[in-house]
This record gives sequence, structure tokens and C-alpha cells, in this order.
Amino acid sequence: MKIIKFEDKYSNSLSQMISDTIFEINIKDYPLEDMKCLAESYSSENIVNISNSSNMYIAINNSEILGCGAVKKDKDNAVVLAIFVNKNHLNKNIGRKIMDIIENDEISKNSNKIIVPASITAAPFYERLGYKYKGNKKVLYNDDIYYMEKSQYL
Ligand SMILES: CC(=O)SCCNC(=O)CCNC(=O)[C@H](O)C(C)(C)COP(=O)(O)OP(=O)(O)OC[C@H]1O[C@@H](n2cnc3c(N)ncnc32)[C@H](O)[C@@H]1OP(=O)(O)O
Repeated sequence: MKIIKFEDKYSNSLSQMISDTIFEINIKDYPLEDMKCLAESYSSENIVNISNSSNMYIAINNSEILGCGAVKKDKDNAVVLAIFVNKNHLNKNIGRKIMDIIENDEISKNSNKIIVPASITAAPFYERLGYKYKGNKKVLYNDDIYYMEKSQYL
């Protein structure tokens, strides 16, 4: 497996991988209607748009997409986006390896904090990686996400 910068040619297969993960994994924590909206937000067109305003990576083995993730600048902070691991390859440290690349990306390196709008599904994963709940309070915003963060200087 290698982790490479996203290119537009991967947008269709990446969109499919994300959709498969959403409807098999995230669906356990969220209503179906919300997951339909989430999957639509990762259409191939939207993925290209996201990649144009972030540094986006994919994990790939031969031609199979195993995961993805992105980071974008927001004022003094780095915001993590679109972390998804292929539903058939969970718990193999792929998410951790993608987050390693994200944390070493120039955007993260040049930011005060790395902020993660974390899904209910992924919050324990980010805890494992050392992320703390904003204000040390586990608050679910809009029944949807937790804000988690890691300071570069801790
Ligand atoms: C900003 C955002 O993008 S939020 C959206 C996040 N993405 C999703 O919700 C999509 C659905 N989920 C996924 O794609 C995956 O489950 C991810 C990305 C959360 C985790 O990816 P994986 O590759 O399976 O995790 P990985 O194998 O790297 O696990 C790293 C560590 O986290 C732990 N971990 C991973 N998932 C979980 C979990 N659901 N609960 C508890 N611990 C977990 C692992 O046990 C491992 O711990 P270790 O230090 O003991 O080895």
C-alpha cells in the first residue's frame, strides 16, 4: 500500500469507496437520510472541489483505494476532512497511517492546532490518536459531530 496525493482520475473510485463505507459503517450511528446527504457530499465532482481547497491523499494498493483523507487551512488552524477507510480494510492501521501523513503535511505543521470535526463513528479512533474533545467536553454538535483537536505544541 502507498499513500499518494489525490488526482482527479481517482474521483469516481474514491466516491464509490466513501459511499460504501458510509452505508456499511457510518449507518450504524446515523439515520439513513443523513447518510444519503453525506454520501452526496462526496460525489466525484465534490471530491474534486474538496481536493482543490485542501491537501488530499489516498491510500492505494494496485488499483484498489483503501482510504483517503485531507487537510485544509482555516485561519491559524488545520482542519482534517474526509477520513475514510475502505469498509473491507478496517482495523489494519490504514486510518492511522493516513492521519500520520495529514499531521506531517505542511498545512498541519504550520498551524497552531489540528481540528477534527469527528463523526460519532470515528471519535474513539481520534481519541486513540491523542485528540481531545474541544474544551475537554464531549459535546455532540447538531446530533452530528464532535469537535476534537490536537495542539502541535503539547
Ligand atoms: C474528519 C472526518 O473525516 S470524521 C469521519 C471519519 N470517518 C468515518 O467515520 C468513516 C468510517 N470509519 C472509518 O473509515 C474508519 O473506521 C476510521 C477512519 C475511523 C478508522 O480507520 P482504521 O484504519 O480502521 O483505524 P486504524 O486501524 O488505523 O486504528 C488506529 C487505532 O484506533 C483504534 N480504533 C479504530 N477504530 C476504532 C473504533 N471504532 N473504536 C475504538 N478504537 C478504534 C484501533 O484499535 C487502533 O488502536 P491501537 O492503537 O490499539 O492499534
